[in-house]
Amino acid sequence: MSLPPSAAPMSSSEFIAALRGLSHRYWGTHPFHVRMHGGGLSEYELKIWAANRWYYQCVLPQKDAAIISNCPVPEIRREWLDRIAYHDGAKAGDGGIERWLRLCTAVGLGREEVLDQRHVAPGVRFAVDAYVTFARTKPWLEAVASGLTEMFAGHLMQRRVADMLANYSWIAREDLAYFTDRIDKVSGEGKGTLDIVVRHAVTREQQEKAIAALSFKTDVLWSMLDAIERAAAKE
Ligand SMILES: O=C(O)c1cc(C(=O)O)c2c(n1)C(=O)C(=O)c1cc(C(=O)O)[nH]c1-2
Repeated sequence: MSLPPSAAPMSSSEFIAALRGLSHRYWGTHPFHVRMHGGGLSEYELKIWAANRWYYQCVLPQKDAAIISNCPVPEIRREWLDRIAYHDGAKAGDGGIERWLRLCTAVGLGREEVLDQRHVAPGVRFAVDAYVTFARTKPWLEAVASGLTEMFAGHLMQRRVADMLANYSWIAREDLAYFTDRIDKVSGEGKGTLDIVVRHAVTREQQEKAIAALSFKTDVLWSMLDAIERAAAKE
């Protein structure tokens, strides 16, 4: 949408409502997630899901490092660093990435077949790489805004833990440590990101670009699940 340069900015509450209004595009309502939460996935489908999401988990620190490298504002860089440390951990064998591997093992994958990415579907690679390229090439504020899907993630993760425990007998609570550890963190990050975006997107054009960035990210996540669903249907 192209706006006249003089278009008035939205009020903060209008802007936030426009961002939150994209929740219907979020992957919580994707048929694959609906089936996962309802207990309808086979063991094989769960494996393919976990092995493919591994690729997303792996690149998140690179995406966040790209945001930092493009951002001239010290307090944003300082705040953002924590995300990289969270996923990578303070030392090897620590961190979010390791907790994701634990979930992979619980669904029956060997470490090796996750690490060598043999199950990663082309469409997942394409979508996830597009997210990293977005962060590398767009202004930092748009890249930050694209992470606002985290606003929607806390509730979904909370439901996921309950639904997976109820529906997949071979998965124990400890196996879901990635999610149980992440629920509060992701909700906090979502609030922090929204605060940054509202403070820094002050013109109408910046606001529209932030909305478009979040919309792009919902497409990334949706496309990932489309590709996972197709890859998992092959067996
Ligand atoms: O399990 C989920 O449904 C889910 C969704 C999202 C998201 O909405 O992007 C993230 C995460 N998990 C997550 O664990 C995570 O660390 C994360 C980082 C980001 C991001 O864009 O920087 N999204 C998400």
